[in-house]
Amino acid sequence: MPGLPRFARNDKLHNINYQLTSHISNLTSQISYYAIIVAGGSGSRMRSDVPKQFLLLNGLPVMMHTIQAFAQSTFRPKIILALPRQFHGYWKDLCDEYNFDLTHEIVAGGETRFHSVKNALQLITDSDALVAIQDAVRPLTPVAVIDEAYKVAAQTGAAVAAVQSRDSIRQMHNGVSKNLRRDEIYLVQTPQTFRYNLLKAAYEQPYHDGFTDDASVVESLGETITLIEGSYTNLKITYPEDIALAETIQKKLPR
Ligand SMILES: Nc1ccn([C@@H]2O[C@H](COP(=O)(O)OP(=O)(O)OP(=O)(O)O)[C@@H](O)[C@H]2O)c(=O)n1
Ligand SMILES: C[C@](O)(CO)[C@H](O)COP(=O)(O)O
Repeated sequence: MPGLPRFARNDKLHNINYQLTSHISNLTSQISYYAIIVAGGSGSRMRSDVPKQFLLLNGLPVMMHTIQAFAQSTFRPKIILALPRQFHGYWKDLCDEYNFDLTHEIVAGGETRFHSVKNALQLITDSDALVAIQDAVRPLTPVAVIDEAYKVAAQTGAAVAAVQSRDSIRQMHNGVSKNLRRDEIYLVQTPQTFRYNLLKAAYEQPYHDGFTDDASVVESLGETITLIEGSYTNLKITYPEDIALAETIQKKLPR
């Protein structure tokens, strides 16, 4: 901008910058952000006295870590917890015991993970929402992955955290094993984040046992899933040894 005095140039730039910032914030303020934390499972593989989402991880119940991660997201999502009805009182007592006061709503868990998600979706009525679905038993999800999933889902409709296999992969068929290209194999994690309308339509489908996660439900509508980079430390607590592993990782790697 030759000819303009220095301050005028800066004022003009400042003005453009201000207009852009308010435009972006108007756009983002129309979107509401949700996180559905699924905690409806019984943890049969863990074989613990209470479901694994309540076990202590470095002194705090597993799913409190999970909720804390979402509370730290830039997008400040509203949190909905799907929890078996018989554990609602137990959870409330834990919240009192650990002074856990992060705001969240609770719905009943369902017979399968699919049904737990479906119950939680009933609390969302805002068609412009972006909804992340998270296993309660992934307490180490980095906040950066949560944020990236919301950003990519806003652009593509469906963003799912995954990591490439670090091991060689073989597929067994009729007793014969065959090498697969590991650079084409991804291990899927949560968060799995979607535009609400897409997710809602997907969860209207009748359940079948091929629905192992939210991506498989949405994909069966014919939608494309965008993978985002997850984290090798984003463990799912499934077997007894996973608690010790997660405790060690958490001590070594701050979020
Ligand atoms: N009816 C169910 C079953 C599972 N989940 C949740 O889905 C996540 C991933 O499931 P998984 O690790 O399989 O948990 P469980 O079903 O509890 O474990 P298991 O399969 O060993 O019984 C967990 O946070 C779990 O609580 C859920 O919300 N509702
Ligand atoms: C959703 C999930 O965590 C993605 O890896 C996984 O599919 C849950 O599977 P599970 O058999 O219920 O543990």
